[in-house]
Parts: sequence; structure tokens; C-alpha cells
Amino acid sequence: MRRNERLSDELSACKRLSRRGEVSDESFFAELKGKGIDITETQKSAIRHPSGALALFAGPGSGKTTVITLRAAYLVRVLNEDPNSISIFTFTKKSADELTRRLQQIHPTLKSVQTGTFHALYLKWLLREAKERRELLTGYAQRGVVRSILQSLREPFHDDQVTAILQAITVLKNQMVEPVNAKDHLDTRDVPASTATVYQQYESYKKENNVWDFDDILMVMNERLHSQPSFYTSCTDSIRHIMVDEFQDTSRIQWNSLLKLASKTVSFMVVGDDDQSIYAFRGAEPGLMKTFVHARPHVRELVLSENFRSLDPIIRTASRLIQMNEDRKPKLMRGVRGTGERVRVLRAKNAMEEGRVIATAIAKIHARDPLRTVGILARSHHHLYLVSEQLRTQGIALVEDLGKNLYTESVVASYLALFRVSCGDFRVREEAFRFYLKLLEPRVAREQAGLLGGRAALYQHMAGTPTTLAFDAFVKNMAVQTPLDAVRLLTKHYEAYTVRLEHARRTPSQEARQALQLLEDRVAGLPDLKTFILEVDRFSQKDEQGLSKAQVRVMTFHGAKGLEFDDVILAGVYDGAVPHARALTGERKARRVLLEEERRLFYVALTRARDRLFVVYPASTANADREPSPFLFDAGLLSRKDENRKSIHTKDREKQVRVKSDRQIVTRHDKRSTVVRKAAFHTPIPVTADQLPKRGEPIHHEVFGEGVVLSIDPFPNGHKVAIQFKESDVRHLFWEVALSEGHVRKP
Ligand SMILES: Nc1ncnc2c1ncn2[C@@H]1O[C@H](COP(=O)(O)OP(=O)(O)OP(=O)(O)O)[C@@H](O)[C@H]1O
Repeated sequence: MRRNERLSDELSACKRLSRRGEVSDESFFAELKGKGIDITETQKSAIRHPSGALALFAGPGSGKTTVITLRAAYLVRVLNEDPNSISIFTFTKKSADELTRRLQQIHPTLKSVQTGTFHALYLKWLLREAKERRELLTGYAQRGVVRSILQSLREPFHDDQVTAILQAITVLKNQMVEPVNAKDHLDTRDVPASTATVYQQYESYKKENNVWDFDDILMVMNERLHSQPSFYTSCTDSIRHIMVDEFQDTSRIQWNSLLKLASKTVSFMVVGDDDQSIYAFRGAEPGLMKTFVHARPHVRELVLSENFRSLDPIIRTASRLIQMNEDRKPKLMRGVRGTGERVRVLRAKNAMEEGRVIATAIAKIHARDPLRTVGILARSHHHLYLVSEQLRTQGIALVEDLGKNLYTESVVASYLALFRVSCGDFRVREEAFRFYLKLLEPRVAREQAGLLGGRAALYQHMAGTPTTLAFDAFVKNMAVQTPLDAVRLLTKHYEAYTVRLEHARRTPSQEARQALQLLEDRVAGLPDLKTFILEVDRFSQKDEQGLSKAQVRVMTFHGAKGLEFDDVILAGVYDGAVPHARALTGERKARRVLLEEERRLFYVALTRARDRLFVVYPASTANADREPSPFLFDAGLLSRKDENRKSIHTKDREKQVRVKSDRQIVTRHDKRSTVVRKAAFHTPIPVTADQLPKRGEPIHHEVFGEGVVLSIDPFPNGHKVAIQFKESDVRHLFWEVALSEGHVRKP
């Protein structure tokens, strides 16, 4: 159909639908032009789309979200549709807030358009229509349930595995896999073998206790829509237009419920970009973009091929990177804003210097124009702790979307308590003493377990005993050490403590270890603990005034999705962090899938910049040398000549990786630190048959004392041994770890 014919068809269809709004079609677009927004013909087509299904697939910065907001405005202002009858789905709260902000900027009446994440909108409708009121099982409580199920299964486990199991359950529920079928869909290389059983018991627990988790909101909504006609009618009666932003992140269950909801609406529009799909770990299925086009009769497909956001060097960099992905739909992107400064890669000596490099870059940006918006993005929120602190210390007002900082991480808070006491601040002596007991005096800690868990003043209770005297000497000695030595000393004890925990079937998560590595970076070079404490206090007391005026925002790559900034600084872009080390382990196929997802994530980060883009990487963190991310080579930002070394394009890197064992890959750059720790925590030395215990044999354990072996069972990479200890319950030990760490012996 020729364009003019199509346009006149669209207009007449709109007129048929229209109850005549406050502005005409011509003045709507003329008003936008007056504001400097010259809507393209394809964008207009999508905005005017009268009824039926429409798919708008295009690259970053092409105006997909703009079309969604303007379409909502057009429906209300030109076609006189009720704003309440328009529902817009997004995938993060931040994108929903951004949409609401953009809508309100266009016109105040658009405040009533229903925007939100699937979870938020569905929960609202469930509360309204079905009067469903359930407590939500989240965060800590959710982990507690999984932990106690694992304990009841007598499974040794790590806290990280609790995270992996919960993530797997989310994916299964989003893929609509029932617990009975879960086994066939799980890869036991990624999750413990008991995950399917845990899933089953976890679901039963929620049912018995009448609670939901977040994924249940999607499940219940989908089930009600399909099985309760009255619920379905009451929901769909009030919705005439559905739009979905970032459709590439839709999961099977979201798709199922959407299809049902949209079967009665006047229009159903989805916008997305397969290159920006970054939520596989939550069950996203970018393949649904293809399904959409075939699922509905007469789906109209539109493609936008202009990038309105970024200057050419940024677009070129991002395109070079994403072209390395094999599993994608090729797209043509043309920048309309012209050329600009080249993307700059900055190398910092270490993590602390990285913060200073970024602060200098921001100061330069704001010296030219204080109103420029700056986004500082990193792969993990941990990495942003030190950067944020440096920026605040240098007086830069910023909005953090992290919600916490290094000193609120519980293990770091305990270290700080000990440091404070060693500097003469006895207000936190109780906290410090309890931590000290856990770390250095496990036997005393066990004896005092009742008091240790309660609120009693334990130090006072034990004052004058050899234990408190040893504690006093320990903190006194700490005061004369450099902060780095003090941190390392505590970490040595902390590692022994985690091994003991492992025997009790628990270990602290990787998060704690990451925090401790950061702490080492933070204190390196500081002369004494007093200086460190002063700096921490100064940072914590920094007043938050003026943050509303802050033009600098700090967030993760994931959190930046859908947003844009005048200038973007990507922090911590070193190999192992970007791509995440996890993407370089495991089976080749799984590795490729993960690596492509990591590349898409970095692509999302690069494409948030309008004018200038800086990429920063520290040459050393946590006492280990770091190399720049291989993605910087993929994107053409670094070349072999720059680094004077062999190519580390990710494709070549994959080849290297194939010939190495998983452990070597993860720890390639961490030879001095992580290898040692990983080996200690996860890689037991194989034992010979005569080193294995026998049933009925007596055993001595350094923490649990004397015991007798009840059973020996094969376990991945070793053996699980059940031991009845005299002074405690039956304990299950991972024999190879226990033996190689010297925690057990035959008496
Ligand atoms: N026709 C246009 N003329 C000028 N600017 C435009 C036009 N369309 C969109 N823009 C601007 O381009 C920028 C990117 O638009 P938008 O955020 O809608 O893109 P997007 O496709 O949703 O991006 P992403 O997928 O990367 O999040 C915004 O600043 C928007 O105001």
C-alpha cells in the first residue's frame, strides 16, 4: 500500500473511533513540532495506529518509548479516550516512573494512564477485582524458607546456592513449569540437584501459610484471567488499549496473560529491541517477539531506523560491539544528531583512583555546563560503592540508586566495630566483642551461644576472664597496624570462620567476600585506622541536601535500562566484571548464551549516552592485576597495539577458555587472591579409599569434638559423611573439604 493511502486510511479509522478530543490530529503534531520534536512518518503511524495489534521493533534511542507516551497522549487528547482505559506495562519500577514523568510532562490529564510493571499492575487489579489480600514473601523471609527446606533435606549448602535456587524457581515459574516437571528443565551444573524438590516444598509452604511471592502475582493473574470469566470481564471492561515497553523482556507467563487481556481490547501495541534483552535470569524470552508477529491476525509491523539519542561515535561503538552477537536480528541504525567527541577509555591505577578519575571527569563536564546530566554506571552495585564514596567526598552531589554502601554490608560493619574499639571508641565494644568471639574463639562462642544470640552485655558478663583480656590485647595490637594489615588479619580469621560454617552446612555468600575485597581496596595506602574511621564518619554524615538538584546518578547497567543521560561514565569495565566471570564458565553453549547476554547488557549501558561516553577501568583491584574488558576490543575502543599484547576479543577469548578448566578461567586474573580462596572453599583434594572413614569409626572434629560415623554417601566431587557428635546433633560434612582443610582426623 502506498504511504499516502495508508495515512488517509489511518486518519479515517481514527475519525471513526474518535469521539473528538480537545485537539485535532494536525494541531497535536504541530504542537510537538513547536517543542522541537519533529515526529517521523513511521512514528506518526504508530502513534495514530487505530486498532488491532502493532509491533514496533527498533534499536536504542529510536524513539520507542517516545512513541508509547505520545500514543497515550494522542489517544486521550485527539481521540478522547479515557486515560484510565490505557495500560502501559514496563519491566522495572524505574522505567515505569520515567514513563509517568514523561506523560505528565506532556499533559496533566495523562497522570491517570495506568503505567507500571507487570507485578505492580497485576497486584493492583487483583486487589481491586478479586479483593485478594495476601502477605508477600520476599527477600530475607523467602531465603529463610528455602534454607530451612534444604536443612530438612539434610543437604549441605552455601548461601549462594540459596540465591541460585530462588532464581531458578523464578525462571521456572515464569516459564510456567510446574514443580512436578521441574527436573526436566533444570541444569544441575547451575543449581543443586535438590532444586526441583525444594521448588515443590517451597510452593507447598506458601500454600499452607497463605502467602504469595512476587512470581505468584503473575501466576494467579494468569490463572484467574483464564478460569474466572467474571474476573476476566471486570478487568477487560476497563482496558481499551494495551502497550508494552521493552517487550523483549517478556516471559512466557506474562505473554500468556497479556494475550488473554488483549483479546478484547481495541488495540495492543508492543515495542522492543532484541539486542536489549537482559533479563534471561528472570525468565525473559526474547523469542516471543517473533511469536507476537504470528500470534495475532493482521499484526502490523513497523521498524524505526533512526537513532535520535546519541552522537555518531557512540552509535558506531555500540554497533561494533553488538554485531559480535550471533543470535540477533540485524538492524540498520542511522544517527541523526551528527558527529561528536570520540569515546574515551581511561585507565586508573586501582579502584580508589578510579573514583578520583571519575570525579575529575565530572568536574570538567560541569565546568562547561553545570546542568548536564551524568550517569555513572557499573556492572554490579558493589563496584559503585567506592566510586560513590569518592565522588561524595569530593563534594559531588549525586543520587544513588544503590540503597546501601560498603559500610552497611554486615561483615564490613563488624570490622568497623573492631577498628573503632581499637581506636578507643567503646560504644560499639559489645558488637566488636561478639564478632571477635565468632571469629577467634569458636569454642567460647559455642559455650556462650545463649548469651551471644541475646541482648545481654556479654563483654561485661565475661569481664576479667582470659577471653576478654585476649580481646583487649587483640584490639590494642590492631591499633598499631596499618588499616590494610588490620583488614587482612581479620580476613584471615574470617576465612577460617567461613570454613567452620561450611561444616555446619552454611557459608556466608560471595557478597561478603566481594565486600571484603572492596574494603582492602578502600584502605590501601591509608596511614592508620583513626584516619580511616574519620573518613568513614565524614562520608556517613554527609548531608543529603541539594540532592534534588543533583545531575549525577549512580546505578547499575541493569538499572539504567530505558534511561538516558547527556554524558555517561562506565566504571569498573575490567575483564572478569564485564563480562561477568560467570559468563566464561560452564558448557560451551551455555557460555555463548551467557556471553551474548553480557554483551547485550554492555550494549544497553553504552547506548544510554547522548553526547559523551567515558569508559574507565582499574588496572588492579583486590590486590590482583586487572585487564580491560574484552568488550572494549570488540567495540573497537582498544586495539592489540594499544595494549601491546595478544588479542583478547571475546571470540578469541572463548577459544582460550575452551582449553582451560573452569577454575582457571574464573580466576585467571586473581592468581594471588581468588584462586587461593576458591580452592580453599570449593575445590577439595580427592581422597584415596583408605582416607575415607568407615561406618562406626570414631572421628575428631576441631569444632564439634568427638563423634561416630553414621553413613558415607557419594556426593558431586566427593563424599557426604553423616557423623553423630557427642556434644551436638548429627552433622553432615563434605569429607574431602573437611579433610583437606585439616578439620577432621581419626583419633
Ligand atoms: N522524532 C524525534 N525527533 C527528535 N527527538 C526524538 C524523536 N523521537 C525520539 N526522540 C528523542 O530521542 C531520545 C530517545 O528516545 P526514546 O527514549 O523514546 O528511545 P527508545 O527507543 O525507547 O530507547 P531505548 O530503547 O534505548 O531505551 C529521547 O531523548 C527522545 O526525546
